[in-house]
Amino acid sequence: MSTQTVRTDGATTAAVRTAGLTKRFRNQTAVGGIDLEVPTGAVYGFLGPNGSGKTTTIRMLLSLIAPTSGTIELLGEPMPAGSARALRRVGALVEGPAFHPYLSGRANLARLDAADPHSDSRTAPARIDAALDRVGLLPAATKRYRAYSLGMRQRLAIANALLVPRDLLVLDEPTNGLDPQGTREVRHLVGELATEGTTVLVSSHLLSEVDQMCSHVGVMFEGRLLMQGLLSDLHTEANRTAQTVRVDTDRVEDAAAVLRTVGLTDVRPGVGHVTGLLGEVAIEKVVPELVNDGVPVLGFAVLRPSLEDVFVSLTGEGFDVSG
Ligand SMILES: Nc1ncnc2c1ncn2[C@@H]1O[C@H](COP(=O)(O)OP(=O)(O)OP(=O)(O)O)[C@@H](O)[C@H]1O
Repeated sequence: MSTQTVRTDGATTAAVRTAGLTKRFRNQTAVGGIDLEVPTGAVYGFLGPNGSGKTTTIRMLLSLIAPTSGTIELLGEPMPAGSARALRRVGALVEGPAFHPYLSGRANLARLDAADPHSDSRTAPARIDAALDRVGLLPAATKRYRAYSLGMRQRLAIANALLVPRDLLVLDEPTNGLDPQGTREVRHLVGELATEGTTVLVSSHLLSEVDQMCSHVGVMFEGRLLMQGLLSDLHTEANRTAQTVRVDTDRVEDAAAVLRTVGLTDVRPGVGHVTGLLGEVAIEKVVPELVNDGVPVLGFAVLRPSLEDVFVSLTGEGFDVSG
C-alpha cells in the first residue's frame, strides 16, 4: 500500500522532483535541463514523440544512467545518495524483463524473484500470487508464457514490477506494440493501481492514451519539458485559446476577410464554409460583424478544440499524438 512521503517540515513532497536534469551523449543533448514534478498520488503522463528524451529521463530517475548535471529527488530521497532506500519502493517497467516462453507466468515470476538479491524467498509464493492476482493473471498462472496474449504478457511484466509493495510505478511506453484489447487491459490496470494509491509515471507518445489514463501530463519535445500540470488545466487552456469557429456561407472570401478583421487567426476559407481560431475574441462579436458587412450566415458553430491543437501550438509542429 502507498505511504505518503512527508517531509520533516510537514509538507507533502512530490514522488519525483528534478531540477535542471540534463543528459548529454557526446555532442547531443538528449535531456536539456528539465524540472519534473510528479505529485504523490498522480498518474503522470510523460508525453512526447519518439526521441524526445523520455526514456533517457526515466533511466536517470532509476539510476540506470548518471545525469550529466542536475538533481533528482525520488520519494523524498536525494539521488543517488538515497537510491538504496528509494528504489526498493519503486517498481519499473523500462526494458521488458526477459520471460521464458515455455515456463508458466507463475514460474517466470518465481525465476525473476529468485534472481533478486533483495527478495525474501520465504514469502515468494505468496508475493508472486498476490502480484498475479493484482494484474488479473491468477487464473492463467499455470499457462505457458508463449500462450499469453500481448496484453497478458505486458500485465505479467507489470506483475514483475509489483512483486513487492511499491509507492511509485514507472512504466516506459507500456502499451507500445499492444493491440487495442491489450492497451485497454494495461490502461485499466494503471487506473486500478492509481485508485489504490500508487503514484504512476507513465511515458507515451500517444496523446489520446495520456488523455484517457492520466491526471497529470508533462510534454517533452527535443529534450525539453514544454509544460506540465493537471490534464484538466490543459483542457481548460485548450478551451480558452484554441476554440475554432465555423461559419457556413456562400460568400466565403468575404466572410474570411471579416473574421480576420475581427481578430481571428488561422482563418481558412473552405467550400461553403470558413473556419478560424477565436483566441481572445469575444464569441458574441463574430456573427453581428458578419451580418453588418452583409455576409449571409447560413450556419455558425463553435468547435471544441482537441488537445492535439494545443500540443501542436506548444511544439510548433504535429506529432503522432492521435493513437
Ligand atoms: N546511449 C545513448 N547514446 C547516444 N544517444 C542516445 C543514447 N540513448 C538515447 N540517445 C539519444 O537521445 C535522444 C533521446 O532518446 P530517448 O530514447 O530518451 O527518447 P524517447 O523520448 O524515450 O524516445 P523513444 O520512445 O523512441 O525511446 C535520441 O536522439 C536518442 O538517439
